[in-house]
Amino acid sequence: MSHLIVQVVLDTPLDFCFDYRYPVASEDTQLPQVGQLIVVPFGRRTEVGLVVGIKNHSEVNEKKLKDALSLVEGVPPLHREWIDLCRFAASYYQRSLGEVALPSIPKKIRHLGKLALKRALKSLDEKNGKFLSEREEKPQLHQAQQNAVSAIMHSCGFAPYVLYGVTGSGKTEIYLHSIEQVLDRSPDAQILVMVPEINLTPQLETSVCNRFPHENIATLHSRLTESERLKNWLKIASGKARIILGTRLAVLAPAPKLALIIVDEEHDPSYKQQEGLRYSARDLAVWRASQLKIPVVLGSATPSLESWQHVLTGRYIKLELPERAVKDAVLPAIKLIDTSKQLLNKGLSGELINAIQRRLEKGEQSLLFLNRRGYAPVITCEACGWISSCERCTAYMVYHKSHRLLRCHHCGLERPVPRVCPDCGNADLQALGQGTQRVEEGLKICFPDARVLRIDADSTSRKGSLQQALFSIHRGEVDIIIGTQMIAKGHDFRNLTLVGVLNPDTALFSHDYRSSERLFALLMQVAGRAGRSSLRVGANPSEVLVQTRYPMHPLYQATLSHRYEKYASELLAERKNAGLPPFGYQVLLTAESRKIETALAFLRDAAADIPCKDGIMINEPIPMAMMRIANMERAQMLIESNSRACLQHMLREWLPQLRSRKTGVRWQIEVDPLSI
Ligand SMILES: Nc1ncnc2c1ncn2[C@@H]1O[C@H](COP(=O)(O)OP(=O)(O)OP(=O)(O)O)[C@@H](O)[C@H]1O
Ligand SMILES: [Zn+2]
Repeated sequence: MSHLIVQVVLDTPLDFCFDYRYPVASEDTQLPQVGQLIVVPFGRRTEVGLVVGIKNHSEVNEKKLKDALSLVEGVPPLHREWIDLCRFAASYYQRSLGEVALPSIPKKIRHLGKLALKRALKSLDEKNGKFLSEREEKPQLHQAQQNAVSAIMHSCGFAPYVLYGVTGSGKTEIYLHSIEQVLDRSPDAQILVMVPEINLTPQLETSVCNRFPHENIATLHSRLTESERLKNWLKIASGKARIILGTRLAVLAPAPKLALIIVDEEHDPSYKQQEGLRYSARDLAVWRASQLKIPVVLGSATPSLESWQHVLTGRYIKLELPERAVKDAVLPAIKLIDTSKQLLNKGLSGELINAIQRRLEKGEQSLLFLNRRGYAPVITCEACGWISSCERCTAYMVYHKSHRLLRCHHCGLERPVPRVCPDCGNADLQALGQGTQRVEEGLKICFPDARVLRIDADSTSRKGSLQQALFSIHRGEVDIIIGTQMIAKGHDFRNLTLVGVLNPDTALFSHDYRSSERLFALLMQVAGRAGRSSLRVGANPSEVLVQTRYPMHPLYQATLSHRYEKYASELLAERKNAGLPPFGYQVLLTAESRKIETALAFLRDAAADIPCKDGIMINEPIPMAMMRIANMERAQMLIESNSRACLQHMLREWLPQLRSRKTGVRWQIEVDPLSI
């Protein structure tokens, strides 16, 4: 009996492939192929690995070589480009290939759920066939939309587009038309469409399913059940799914025939994975498009400064939609309400209350945006100054009135609300500030006849509940919506003419240099929920009221005129002066330990190890802004360079040393960190 050697990567941090013997018993033995999944013994377990190479001889001592057990049947070999994508992501984000490739494969396959696999394989041809809502007319594209679609369709090879369209300008329609044309043009082409948040997938799914009822469509996001994930992933890997919709993790979908990639709301921070492999799905999408020589469309009303800078230098092509798509729909007027000079009633200014009242009279909807869930951010004792801090984090515990609980939103710790002050026994504890639950309560008192709906992580924790809530808004069963950023982005509410923004000021004073870019984008997004249909006779003109204590702040002044471009150039000028991204490149090393001194000392030692310091700036290690979470104290060290290659080179030399350090400190490296 002869044998081959298969080179297999496994889900371990060890960055090499393992050689296994693959017995070839007879001529009929099925030979392994690169990209196939294979079952191998690893230590005392059996594991599923990915075959990345096949050869005749191994350098490993013959006696140490083990036999591979079997190929995973039914899963098509994953194609080389996909392996190269994983390889690139691994090398760029400093992980092993196995740590990138294997976790992206459904658990049911990796755990050898044979029955599940068999069942899933049977339904690969399943077409969408379901209509998720009333079918809508396909609108006639406006000139600007036509130009955009035509540019995308006429591109040749790799073509990165920034679809810069104000909110409500009909970007979705451009996606749908481009998808349609690509599908018509090539009988086996696949298209990947990504959205930043899971709660936006159903909306896009509805549009896509309605438009393409006879296509094979697969979604990929983290809330699928394992069986759904298995089925959808197989549909994608086998090339049967023509349209792939998903959140950031869909960028690693092993689609063999990708012909177009669309990244909606490309500026959104949710495209950055914040744990494990800390990748930017937007950046990987662009890399993938360039690898496959296909177009990629990055859509946004407020493109990220990274993408915008590429537009300015001509590396990316700008496709512009300057106006709203629906006839007579205009961007809402934005007004700043100075709350430093007035008393608020349940967190609401008189002007906002009047504006809501006018909406109620006309049967229109209002949306209030407050990015703090819970009842109140903190409770205090006015007698002695006690404050509800989390005992395990550098954070306050948030008051959740309905459960009579204090809850830490960082570590999850819960405590009953004390009846009296734990320090001085005073019985008069005060809830300070506003959370969504408290505003909801206030709204019900101010407008007893109105139908108020709160949407935040607490109100939508049950599967399907967010969907229900959104449907009831669309059906007009809600008058006033109060919600967190969950509700701020992407939704197309037709009867909404007022948006109120409550206390967005905290971001103005953040130590994170990206916070103004983020706040500006969020304000534009949430403002963009108002006035998306044509103005009806006698209806209120759409408006946005922002309650702030700092109305003169340049950021708010820029939002007044919806002037993204001007504000973007100001921010870019600042970034350039300071050598910050997109003009410089960064890597963040974070460390955590029971004691902050240990974490800081680890970072200092790590800094001393950095082998090649040319062109590299190493900042002093500092405690993180939120220093303690769940009793672990955290510190960070930022490393900068104006050359990406320089940083990458340094990391390759440095990380093996760092990994070999024996310390009790947990550490993480993050390339292109988004929040600092
Ligand atoms: N050519 C068109 N004619 C008429 N209506 C259109 C046209 N294109 C799009 N619309 C409608 O315009 C509305 C806004 O479109 P869409 O939701 O795609 O905007 P968007 O650019 O994605 O906005 P946002 O950035 O806020 O998500 C939708 O109700 C859509 O049906
Ligand atoms: Zn905590």
